[in-house]
Amino acid sequence: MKAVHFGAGNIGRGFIGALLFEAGYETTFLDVNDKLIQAINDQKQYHVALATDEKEETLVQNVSGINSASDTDAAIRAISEADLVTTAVGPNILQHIAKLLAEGLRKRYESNQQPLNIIACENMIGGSSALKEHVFTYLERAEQTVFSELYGFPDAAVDRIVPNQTHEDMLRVTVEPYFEWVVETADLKGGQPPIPGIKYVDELRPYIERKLFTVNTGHAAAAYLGYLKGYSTINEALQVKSIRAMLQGALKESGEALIRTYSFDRDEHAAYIERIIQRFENPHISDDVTRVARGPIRKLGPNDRLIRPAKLYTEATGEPAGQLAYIISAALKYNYPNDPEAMELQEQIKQHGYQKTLETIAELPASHPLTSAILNYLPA
Ligand SMILES: NC(=O)C1=CN([C@@H]2O[C@H](COP(=O)(O)OP(=O)(O)OC[C@H]3O[C@@H](n4cnc5c(N)ncnc54)[C@H](O)[C@@H]3O)[C@@H](O)[C@H]2O)C=CC1
Ligand SMILES: O=P(O)(O)OC[C@H]1O[C@](O)(CO)[C@@H](O)[C@@H]1O
Repeated sequence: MKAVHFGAGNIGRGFIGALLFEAGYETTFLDVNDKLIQAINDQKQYHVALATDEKEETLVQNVSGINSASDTDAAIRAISEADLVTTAVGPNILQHIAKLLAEGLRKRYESNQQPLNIIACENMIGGSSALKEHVFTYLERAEQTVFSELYGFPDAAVDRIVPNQTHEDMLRVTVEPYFEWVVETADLKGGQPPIPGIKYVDELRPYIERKLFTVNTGHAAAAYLGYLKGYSTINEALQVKSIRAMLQGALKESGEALIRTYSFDRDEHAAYIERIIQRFENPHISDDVTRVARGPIRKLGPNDRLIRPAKLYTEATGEPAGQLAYIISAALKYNYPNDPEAMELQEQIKQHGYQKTLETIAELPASHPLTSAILNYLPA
């Protein structure tokens, strides 16, 4: 079985690539980082180590790479011959891989009419659906009709903390032992890809929202609050009582929103939150606050980890989500100079002020009770 995976980064190698190998796939990584692709083709294997006392390792084999920026023909051929396509490139990059993917599907259709699934493994709601929309902008109407029948874009949720890697061997990845890869069955074509690590579900929404609004909300809270107080890593930030209390308060609010929306069991959800905070505290992982905080404009989007749970809470309880509002105000202050989105955010705030910026990037109108709760924590 052949898989093509876009994005040979932390999640690509450390999570999806490892699970594809264990399931028996031969994986071709497509990436625009030439050094990474060369290393994959030189070594033809890499190690994934678990962040545990025992540091258990898996040797991932049957891998190769293609520079999808410079060798588009080879990339298109690989897609045309694949049994599965996956991505872990970042939500904002999906639009940039769409043209190549469309050309790969077109070439594939010329030579065989076998079904194919394309699974976006990104931190976003509806990642594969969004990728499908981008891909379809490059197709003729008739192609869209046929490809809709043949090619599935099942949405997915992925959960595994993979921090920035600092090994001498650029392919080696250290990952937390926990992982969850959930795929919605509705848009699968030609049966379920035989990957033991995947959990197939009829309805993804509760899974992805529970994950995004607990793991990612909590992590973002530690990152933005930690950055504001001058800490470099998530572990350092979590040792500060006030940050920890704020994070727990934020997860209580997002938890309330989730429980009311999806009828989750209250005690089970409390235990889920505790397990996640323990994952953040893994002593074998050093995770930079700037990695977890990266892309603040995306993270302040209307459906992302801060604004959506805060809105859901406010609408469900009639009270503004005070803890989340404080974390949103910290995110609005995020000014890490090496993060282009942080710089763009600060520029928008400088030009238009906090309220207008919130209206633009978070789609929060001035009249929403959450808006005034956030603005209360910010300079006028
Ligand atoms: N690192 C983590 O713990 C987790 C990350 N995710 C999600 O996985 C996705 C990837 O994250 P990471 O692996 O951490 O990022 P990363 O930065 O380590 O990897 C992204 C890779 O995509 C490549 N890339 C960029 N543009 C490309 C293009 N046009 N074509 C092909 N490849 C391209 C980059 O060169 C890089 O190797 C993101 O959506 C993230 O939210 C989800 C769960 C956990
Ligand atoms: O990958 P993103 O969406 O930029 O956000 C970083 C977050 O994603 C993770 O990498 C994995 O869920 C978390 O460690 C962190 O909360």
